[in-house]
Amino acid sequence: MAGTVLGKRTRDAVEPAALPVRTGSKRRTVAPRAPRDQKPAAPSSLRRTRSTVKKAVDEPDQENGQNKTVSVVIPSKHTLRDDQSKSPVKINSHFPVSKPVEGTLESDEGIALEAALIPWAEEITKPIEPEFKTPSKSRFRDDLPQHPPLTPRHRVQVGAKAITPRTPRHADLPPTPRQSATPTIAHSVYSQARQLFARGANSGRLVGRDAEREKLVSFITEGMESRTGGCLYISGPPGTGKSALVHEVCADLDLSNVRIAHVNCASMRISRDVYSRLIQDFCEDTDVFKKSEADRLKSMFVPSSKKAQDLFLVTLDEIDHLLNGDTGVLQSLFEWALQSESKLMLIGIANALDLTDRSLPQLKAKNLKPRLLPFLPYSAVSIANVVTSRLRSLLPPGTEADPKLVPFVQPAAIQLCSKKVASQTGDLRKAYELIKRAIDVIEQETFQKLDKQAKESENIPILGVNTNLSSPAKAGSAPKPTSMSSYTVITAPRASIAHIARITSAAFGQGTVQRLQSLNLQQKAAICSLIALERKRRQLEVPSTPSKSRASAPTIKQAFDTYCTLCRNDNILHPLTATEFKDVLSNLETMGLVGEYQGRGRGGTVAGGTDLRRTPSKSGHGPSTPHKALDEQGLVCFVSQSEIEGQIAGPGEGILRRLLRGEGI
Ligand SMILES: Nc1ncnc2c1ncn2[C@@H]1O[C@H](COP(=O)(O)OP(=O)(O)OP(=O)(O)O)[C@@H](O)[C@H]1O
Repeated sequence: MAGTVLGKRTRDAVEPAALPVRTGSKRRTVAPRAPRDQKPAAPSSLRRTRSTVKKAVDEPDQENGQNKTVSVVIPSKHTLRDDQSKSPVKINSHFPVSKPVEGTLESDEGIALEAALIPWAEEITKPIEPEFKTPSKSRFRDDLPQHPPLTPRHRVQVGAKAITPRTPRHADLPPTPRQSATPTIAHSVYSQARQLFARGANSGRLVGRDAEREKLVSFITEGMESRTGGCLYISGPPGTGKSALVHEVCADLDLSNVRIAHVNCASMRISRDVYSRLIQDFCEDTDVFKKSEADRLKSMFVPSSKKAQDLFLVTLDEIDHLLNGDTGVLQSLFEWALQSESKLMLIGIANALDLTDRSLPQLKAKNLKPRLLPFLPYSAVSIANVVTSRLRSLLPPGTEADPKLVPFVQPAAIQLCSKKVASQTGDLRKAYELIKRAIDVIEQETFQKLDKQAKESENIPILGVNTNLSSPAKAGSAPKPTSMSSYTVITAPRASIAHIARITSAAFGQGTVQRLQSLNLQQKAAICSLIALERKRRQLEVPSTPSKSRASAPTIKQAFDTYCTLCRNDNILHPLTATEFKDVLSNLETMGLVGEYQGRGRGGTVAGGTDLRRTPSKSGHGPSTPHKALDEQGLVCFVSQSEIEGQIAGPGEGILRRLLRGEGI
């Protein structure tokens, strides 16, 4: 070390020609500590670490361009303790010396001097015993028992390995065995269906919204034909397809002679960022600094010269975000678009129907009226159509002909999901989320079923196998799938209404108990009579044929008759008419408390989506007796007796308990 006095380095002593040499640290570059008159060979007592040796070998000769061995001792921050002993910096920092010491510590003598002053140093600088010449362990560890532990200033590197592993710790561990119940879920037949409903998934073509599409197309084409601007304000609740339709229409039309910018205002920090964004999209860089942003945009969108030919289409999504700050930006853009000589076709999108009236009153004052295009929330039927068409898009070619074929989710389950969503928000994203969850659940269940089957087949005793062999397998019966890969889009088990009922009740934060609490007396009465009827039917069943019980679920007519009989018993409750009763059932169905029973068949036994409100003409169950078809539909109650018993306290409790007892049916 050229100049180290009590731990302070005198930088002027460093060889001026010497270039800075990188130490082992990435963080700093230090000048080599080689003394001016350092001899080429390092004293034998100084032990080099791997890093110092490397420096000594690799250092190029700056003068003649040849490599030469430069004896520069550069203690790395990761060098071991005997190297540290050479530098009093470290020692002094740990063991302060009260007396100033003159002289340098650049030689062995210097070290000896310091060693005399600091007893620790002597020990540290002792030549290493021959048996320790090639220590198998790091010297730092060897020092520990002899000296009080010193808190290292830097991370101490043991051996050549970094303390913090650069690769993940588990990289070299054996792979964690997957739980047998959920093996390789990521690559099952359900993956593609799940992806269809994932957030941000490519939506494909929009289903429906024909009237809105027409209006949007005519707004744009009229503007293109007349080469004049205009303003269209699209409103509607979230997830009703506003943004998706605008993007789809813009992609469909030939807008090659229109300059387009799509701006999502939610991503703008302040309102004026919209100006910057439009300038960035429409202006040449050379125009910068000539005018204010607003002036530049105005001169483009409302040009004074009639020769200006450029036509602009700007879509501003989520414009309500611009109302938090400077509303002048939105006001100006709407005004520019509504000028008679405007070249700006502006499409604003937000949720509130009256945003322009409420938040931009100056427009009204100036008699400037944007065109309005409201998007109503999706009805249950529209939601079901979208979901069904998405699922059917997965059908293999040749199988689409059957309109009733819907993979992965039963049509009745789609109906229930759609009704739930339509009754809450009408947000299609919510419906997607629920369907995606249902697909997850049925996939999980299928895996578990396969797993159970596999375990059972492993445990079949040999005798049992022989017994089975004695009865030949039914001719034509398809072999049971033994793994997920044996399922196809067509054969994969589908989510049922029971799955959707469970998922929706969890998603909408209402369990059965909460939903029962919110029912009125007649709704509870309908449930009580239905439970009583089901109980009665079970009691009358022949125990040996349990499968028939499901096949013979009570019909809507039977449920109504029972309800009337029970209500008329001692006139405990005035019964509803048949139509009113069906309305009650329809509401209960929307809440997931009752559902349609569709008979035994593929994919499950309990279904839903009775469409009880359907008018006879729309029922589509045969032209002659539509009423009869509806009345004969099977009905299933998803509420257990104990659940309803817990929720019938309060007004009408006595009536409901008597209905539930089912006396006289
Ligand atoms: N008719 C439809 N057919 C198919 N997919 C649709 C339809 N309507 C909406 N979607 C899909 O629903 C999702 C939400 O649509 P979009 O973003 O357009 O809703 P939005 O009304 O703009 O909602 P927000 O007001 O929250 O922005 C998108 O994935 C979109 O593809």
